[in-house]
Formats: sequence, structure tokens, C-alpha cells
Amino acid sequence: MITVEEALGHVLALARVMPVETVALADAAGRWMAEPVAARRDQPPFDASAMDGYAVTDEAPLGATYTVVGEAGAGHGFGGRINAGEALRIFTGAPVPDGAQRVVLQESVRRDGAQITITEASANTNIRPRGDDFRLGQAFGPKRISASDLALLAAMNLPEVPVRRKPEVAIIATGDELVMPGETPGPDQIVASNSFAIKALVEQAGGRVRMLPIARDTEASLRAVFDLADGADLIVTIGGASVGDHDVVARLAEGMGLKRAFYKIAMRPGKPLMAGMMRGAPMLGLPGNPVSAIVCAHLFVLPLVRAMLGDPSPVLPLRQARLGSDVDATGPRTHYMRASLTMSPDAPVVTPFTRQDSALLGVLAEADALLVRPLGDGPRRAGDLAEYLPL
Ligand SMILES: Nc1nc2c(c(=O)[nH]1)N[C@H]1C(S)=C(S)[C@@H](COP(=O)(O)OP(=O)(O)OC[C@H]3O[C@@H](n4cnc5c(N)ncnc54)[C@H](O)[C@@H]3O)O[C@H]1N2
Ligand code: MOO
Repeated sequence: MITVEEALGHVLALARVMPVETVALADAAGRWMAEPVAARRDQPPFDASAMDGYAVTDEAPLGATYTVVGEAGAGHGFGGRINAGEALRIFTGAPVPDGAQRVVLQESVRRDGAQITITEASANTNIRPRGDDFRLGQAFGPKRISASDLALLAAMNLPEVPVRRKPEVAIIATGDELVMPGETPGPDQIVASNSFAIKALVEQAGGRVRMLPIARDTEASLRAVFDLADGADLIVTIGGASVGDHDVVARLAEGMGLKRAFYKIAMRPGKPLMAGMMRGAPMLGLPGNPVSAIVCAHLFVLPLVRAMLGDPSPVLPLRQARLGSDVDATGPRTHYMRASLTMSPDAPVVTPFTRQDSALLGVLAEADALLVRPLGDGPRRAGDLAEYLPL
């Protein structure tokens, strides 16, 4: 068995960065920019007023008076220049006229006809200089595009963005015992669950999912479903990964050309994970136990998807917290314990649940974090520092 770190290295080595496509800005949220983009203009494109008030040519000392000579609004500049003793009525976002040194707030003047008098002096110029936000040609990205990034790209006048094509992940649940949610299970059957969590995780990471029909534990059925995965960028199977007589995924995948990178990891849950290249696409064979499959998706599927999207840091760093309870020594496998996370004044506190069976979806749904107990670690006391992965 190899360690989680070694396995991650092998998994990331399977990644090929996705090709580039161009999408409209309105469709770019959450996509991965493929290359830096350059601003097509200065922002603001002119010295702009930050307030509603009057533009004047000096420091507007208390008691100074000016004659109002015209008006500028957002989208409607004055066009001319102002001279000493003159003021321009100006509104937020309007171009500041040539000659102006500051904009006095309208609350800080008294107006009589065309005459204004300063009633409150201020050191603020209330002018946003041209290019204060960004400059023509200024580079931005590449990164995953957030809501704020969309606004910035729009302001840069970039109607389209080059992004990485979303990797398509084929998900194959396997097992004679499985039916889809909403169907009526036979007496020996259960409802397939893991694939829904894994689909959601892949989509959150920026991939898309081809959800394939459940494969039965026969060579013919698995072969047929594998054929449906043709053309996917990543194949994820669930179940049939262990040593049982009906665990046919590994055997069949190898018969179909899987070039295995590894099989079995020193981790709990998730020991019988398998990875390799199959028909030109990376394949991850996840164990069937629901929590094992979902933990493996967090630890391996998501970093692989992120690497395919060009994320330079596809593996999320572990975080530190204080243990909320004593924990036993770990055995020969790194234990990813389902845990709750609470806040205390100095540090977060991570407390593992008592029940850690890898079949318990109810416990997983309660969990905020996976407490990472390194393999071979001794017993630890409440209050000791420990590492966790947020869920
Ligand atoms: N003799 C041994 N038995 C087992 C070992 C072992 O080392 N020696 N490893 C155990 C571990 S650890 C795990 S994890 C499981 C993994 O087994 P498989 O990957 O072969 O998974 P299955 O046998 O197909 O299923 C296990 C369990 O999970 C349920 N399952 C499967 N797929 C789904 C799904 N899509 N949704 C919900 N539940 C699913 C399935 O019904 C089984 O109950 O093997 C141990 N055994
Ligand atoms: O590794 Mo299994 O995934 O412990 O339940």
C-alpha cells in the first residue's frame, strides 16, 4: 500500500490540462481563465468626480465664493475649462473639467442664484484620477472567475474570456444491489447514493458530469457502461474495487486496457482506491462504501479535476485546529475521521464523531470536516493541535 501523498502524486501525474475555449462573460462565472487578459481601457477613463457638488480651481477655503458657469453629469461632460473664481455644478461619475483642483460637496456650500460660498472647508479633492482602478493593458488572471472578477472583466470591456474547457467526468456506479433514487428496491437492494455527492463535488470544482447507468456486476454490463464513458475526460467508477468475488471493476478495466498507476492506499476509509489511464483518459476506481467514495472524491477526484482546469495549487492545504476530545493511536493507515468543527476564541476545535463506520452517510452529513490522523501517530489529548480538511 502506498501513502496518501504518494497516491496524490500518481493521480496528479495523470492530469492533462484541458484545452482553451472562449465564453461570453455572462457564462464565465466559476470558469478557470486559461491565460491572463489585458484591460482594454483605463478606469476611470478620465478624472472623475466622486461626489455631487461643485468643481473649483483652488482649495476652496472657508468663505470663498465662486460663480457657477455650467454643469457636468455622468455621461455628459462640460467640455470646457474652468478658471479662477468659477465653479462647475458636477455630479458623481462626471468628468472633472480641465482646470479643476477639487470637487466641493454640495452640503458644504451655500448657493444664491449663480453664486456659491464655501461653508465648510475640506482636505478631500473628491476626484478619482484617471486609471485609478486599472490601466489600459493591465494584466489580470489567470484564476477561477468569481462574481467580483466578472464585474472587473466587464469594466475592462472584455465581453469574452478564454477559459479551460470543463472536464467531463463520467461517473459509473456499479453493483447488482443498486437502484436509482425513487425506484422500488428489491428485498436485497439499496439505493445508489454516492454518485450524487460526487457529481455535486465535481460540478462545484468546475467540471461537468456524465452520469452513466448503474453497471451490474457482470463483465457484459460493465463493458457496456464503460463504452458509454468513451470520450469523457475522466472516468470515475464507484464500488467493485475490493477483493470480493463480485468486485469485477479492476479485473475488467485491466482487460479493457487500464494502465494501472496504483491500487490500494494506506488510508481509512478508502483503502481499495485504484487509479490509472484507460483509453486515453484518467480513471479513478473509488471504493463502494458511501463515505469511502466521498472521502476519496475530496482527496483525489477534486485535486485531479482542479489540475485538469489548470489550477496551480490543486491540493487544498490542511488546516490546523485543537482537538475537542482525546483520540486513540492510529494504525497503519491515515485515518480521515468525520468530525464537527466549532469556533473557540483562540482556534477552531475539531471533534471526531464516535461512530466512524464508512457506511454511515448520516454521520458524514453532520460532519463539517475530516480530522486527519496520520498513520502511525500515537494517542492525542483534547487541546492538542491537529490537522483537518474542511468539507
Ligand atoms: N475481505 C475484505 N473485504 C473488504 C475489504 C478488504 O480489504 N478485504 N475492504 C473493505 C473496504 S475498506 C471497503 S471500502 C469495501 C470496498 O468495497 P468495493 O469497492 O468492492 O465496494 P462494494 O463491495 O461494491 O460495495 C461496498 C458497500 O458499498 C455499497 N455501495 C456500493 N456502491 C454504492 C453506491 N453507488 N451507492 C451506495 N452504496 C454503494 C455496497 O452496497 C456495499 O454495501 O470493501 C470492504 N471489504
Ligand atoms: O477503506 Mo474502506 O474505504 O475503510 O471502508
